[in-house]
Amino acid sequence: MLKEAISYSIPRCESVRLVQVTDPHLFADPEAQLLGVNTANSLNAVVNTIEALHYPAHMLLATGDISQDYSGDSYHNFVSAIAPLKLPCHYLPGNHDDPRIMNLHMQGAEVYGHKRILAGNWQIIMLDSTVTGKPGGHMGEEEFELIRAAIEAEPYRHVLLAMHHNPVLMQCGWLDQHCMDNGEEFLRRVSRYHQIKGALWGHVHQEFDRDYDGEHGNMRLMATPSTCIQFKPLSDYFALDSCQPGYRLLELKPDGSMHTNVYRVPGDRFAPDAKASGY
Ligand SMILES: Nc1ncnc2c1ncn2[C@@H]1O[C@@H]2COP(=O)(O)O[C@H]2[C@H]1O
Ligand SMILES: [Fe+2]
Repeated sequence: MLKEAISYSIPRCESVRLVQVTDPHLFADPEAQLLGVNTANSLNAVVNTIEALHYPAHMLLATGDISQDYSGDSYHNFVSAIAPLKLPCHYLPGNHDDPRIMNLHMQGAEVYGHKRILAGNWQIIMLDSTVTGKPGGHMGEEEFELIRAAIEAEPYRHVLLAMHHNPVLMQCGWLDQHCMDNGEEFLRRVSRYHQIKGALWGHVHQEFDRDYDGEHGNMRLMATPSTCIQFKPLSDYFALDSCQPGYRLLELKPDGSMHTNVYRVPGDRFAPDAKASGY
């Protein structure tokens, strides 16, 4: 059965403005590092950069890999880290999250695990692409059914799909083995709905922005840098990039179009271990 949506009172004639942060890979220990980067510090730097922009966002989307150690405290640390933004936060799980621990510990006055968000002329659907015990993803029938029922319930809203795994290959051999394994099927099936205008994910720790030519015109496909380490684009073997931690801003316009850009922390403070071969 379709669960209730969370609803924002944004007029249909106004844009919906989102901030996406993804893959913070936090630990219980705020001093802990992932391949030479203190992930608590890099998330704080991202939060400071967002704050400095004064972007009038309505909400924050956190698209998985919140934790690197499956601890309850890693989630508490995330909720504390984003508090300065004073934005409602909507989250979904990544392959490094345990959804049960995540749901228990992602607690705060405005922290939500809803699957559907109604805002302005849009419906945002928060999908679970994770497979227990595996780094790669899969879009299950339950999620396709959620998409179908959500669109049937709100047929006059444009739709943005949010998830963790990439339905298209990134041309990074080592990383593409962990993609959404039915990505082609996913794109084929979702592009049948004229309401769906875009899909947004994390997981690949790099920027991506392409149009997918679907049955009803273009659907925007977007991936966003991690708030910690970055993977080198187009690398067959595991390699890190020196790009700084980042995030994405999106403006979902009432006519179904969107304006979006990736931004990064200024400077070169966050330098991962160049010799790292994985984690
Ligand atoms: N050297 C490696 N080769 C293959 N997979 C890796 C390697 N290092 C890490 N991974 C996994 O690949 C995943 C890609 O992004 P994640 O943040 O999900 O976490 C990563 C690890 O689970
Ligand atoms: Fe990740």
